[in-house]
Amino acid sequence: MDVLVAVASRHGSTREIAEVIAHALASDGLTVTLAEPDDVESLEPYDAVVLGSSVYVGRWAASARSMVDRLAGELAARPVWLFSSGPLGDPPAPAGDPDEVPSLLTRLGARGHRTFGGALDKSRLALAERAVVALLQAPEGDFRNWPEIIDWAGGIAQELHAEHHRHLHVAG
Ligand SMILES: Cc1cc2nc3c(=O)[nH]c(=O)nc-3n(C[C@H](O)[C@H](O)[C@H](O)COP(=O)(O)O)c2cc1C
Repeated sequence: MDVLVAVASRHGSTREIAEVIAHALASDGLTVTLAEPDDVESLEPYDAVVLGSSVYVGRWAASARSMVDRLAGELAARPVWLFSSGPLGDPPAPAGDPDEVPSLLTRLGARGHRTFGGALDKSRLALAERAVVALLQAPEGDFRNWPEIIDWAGGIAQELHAEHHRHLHVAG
């Protein structure tokens, strides 16, 4: 089964989450392609999609949102899982999912959505971003929980394999 993992990441930390998800899916026997949303023209080659974005000021990246707009029909016709990354600190803040998540879940009939902790390295930020971070008093550090991420990916692989076997059984 072919799975697309598409990820929008501004400073690379969400991209690393997608890489770990892709690696976990591949080690569970799935064929995985990792791509940026802007580079995805069609979902024709894929049986399932994992789409993720970092969250800035409460919103998903424009590239991830526009992939949803562009490919909504194709996404709705496949198993889709969504993830977001952003909350910083312990306990993670802000709490809760980005605003657009409920409507994305409904629109795409997505199987689920998970928000993972993010990472912040102030030295990599643009000036305007530093101002926002100072205003929000966002803590610096890496709050990504790798076991949680690998576990989530494992659940996706399990679900896809189970469905695949059911289909084979019905077809046979
Ligand atoms: C200017 C700025 C605004 C942010 N706003 C949010 C936010 O609204 N919600 C959130 O969960 N995280 C927010 N974050 C944290 C980022 O989402 C987090 O650092 C994430 O890991 C960045 O992912 P990336 O490296 O893939 O770009 C913000 C970070 C910056 C620098």
